Amino acid sequence: MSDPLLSLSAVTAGYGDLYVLEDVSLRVDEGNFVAIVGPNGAGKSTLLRTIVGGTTLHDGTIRYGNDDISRTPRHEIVDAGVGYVPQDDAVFPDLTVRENLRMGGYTGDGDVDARIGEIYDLFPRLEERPDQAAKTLSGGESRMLAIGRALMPGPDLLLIDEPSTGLAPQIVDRMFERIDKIHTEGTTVLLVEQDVSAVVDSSERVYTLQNGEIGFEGSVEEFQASDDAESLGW
Ligand SMILES: Nc1ncnc2c1ncn2[C@@H]1O[C@H](COP(=O)(O)OP(=O)(O)OP(=O)(O)O)[C@@H](O)[C@H]1O
Repeated sequence: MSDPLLSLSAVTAGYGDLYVLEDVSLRVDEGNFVAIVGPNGAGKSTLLRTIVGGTTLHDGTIRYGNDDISRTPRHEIVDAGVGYVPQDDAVFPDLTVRENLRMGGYTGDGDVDARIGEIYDLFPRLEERPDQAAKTLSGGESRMLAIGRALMPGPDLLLIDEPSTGLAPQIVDRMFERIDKIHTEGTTVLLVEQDVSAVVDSSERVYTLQNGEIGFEGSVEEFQASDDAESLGW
């Protein structure tokens, strides 16, 4: 088996003295679409935050490509090609759509305007409102902008925290169509989701996380046939 693009080995992490993740190991191969599913409070957001250096890492190793990034500051992880879309979107509320995208492009190579054009192709709703302040966008538009911002530097790996949060079912479907497109065009995707039904069409590999520990690990087909799928309401 070739080396994974991202791997976590026996990671135990949390917030100060609070332990949330226990002995978590997983791998994401280049070009894969991997979903981590689990109920509220399972530690899904903590897992993505841990990858980008936003928690207390008590034990274990995180590798990206050939590098150990366990103690690497977030901006260096982003520069190395990891895009991160947090659950609360983290857009600049007083900046416009276009300004937010520009800010996201500061680390990227190449023509920022051309890159913004590519984001607009992906999310035409953003193209219709380039001068609108981010704080006035709908929940779905704000989510599109957050994903667009993370895509601006042209990441190799995109981490997305619960794309379905706060969105109506139809919008969730469209959001996943877009994420599928991002994946098909060459970006490796790792996302965490509570809504199991949202991820099964898109993902190639599934992990379940419960109480901070990995339960199931396997292909989507294996997941659908498993008891874990049933317990998560699939
Ligand atoms: N900044 C923080 N400081 C202390 N504890 C935190 C912090 N963020 C999360 N936690 C705790 O860590 C645990 C896991 O939370 P996390 O947000 O990672 O779960 P989740 O699976 O993403 O849940 P949800 O689906 O509700 O977003 C919870 O008990 C939560 O209260």
